[in-house]
Amino acid sequence: MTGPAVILVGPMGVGKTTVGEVLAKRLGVDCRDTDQDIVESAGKPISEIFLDEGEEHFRELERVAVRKALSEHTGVLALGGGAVLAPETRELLAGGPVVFLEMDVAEAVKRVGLDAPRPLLMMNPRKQWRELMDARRPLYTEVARAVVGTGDRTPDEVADEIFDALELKPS
Ligand SMILES: Nc1ncnc2c1ncn2[C@@H]1O[C@H](COP(=O)(O)OP(=O)(O)O)[C@@H](O)[C@H]1O
Ligand SMILES: O=C(O)C1=C[C@@H](OP(=O)(O)O)[C@@H](O)[C@H](O)C1
Ligand SMILES: [Mg+2]
Repeated sequence: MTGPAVILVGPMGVGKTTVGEVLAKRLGVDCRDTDQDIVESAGKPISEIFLDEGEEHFRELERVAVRKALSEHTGVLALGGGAVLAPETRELLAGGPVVFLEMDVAEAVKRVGLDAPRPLLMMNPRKQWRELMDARRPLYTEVARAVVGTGDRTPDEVADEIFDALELKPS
């Protein structure tokens, strides 16, 4: 089993999905996103899964989707921001080519405000984002081989940093 070439973790809106696509194109591989896998198998958007079945149910779908993607995908893998909450996922990620993408709260609110709804940031996004980051930063750090800041970088520039940090070669 070879596993993914790059695995992206980090908070909502940091650019995992966007940068994942850029990296995959440069590496000549596919990009897979576990949120997308969950949406496809559940047949509805993540916001509806949260509303209809609750966060705990979503986390179980996510744990299974991440395990499956890690075992069968060899390209770039973007995880959802909360995937690292599962101890099993952190164990599977340990030692892998995992990059923690970082940014500050002002940038986060700007980015997710422009995008698909994130159910965890519906009310008071600044406060919720800070609380999530306080709880999750140690988990992202625990699994990461490299940490890359995204605040003042375009997705292409973030991809450049990841190439350097993991010593990747373009296809
Ligand atoms: N480096 C960047 N600079 C500015 N905007 C970005 C950057 N990376 C992503 N975005 C934008 O931020 C939003 C969230 O990006 P996304 O890739 O969905 O993040 P994630 O998958 O980490 O939640 C999108 O609107 C995307 O176009
Ligand atoms: O951080 C989280 O708990 C979540 C992040 C989202 O993915 P992105 O990080 O790709 O936005 C998505 O999985 C869901 O809304 C929950
Ligand atoms: Mg995403």
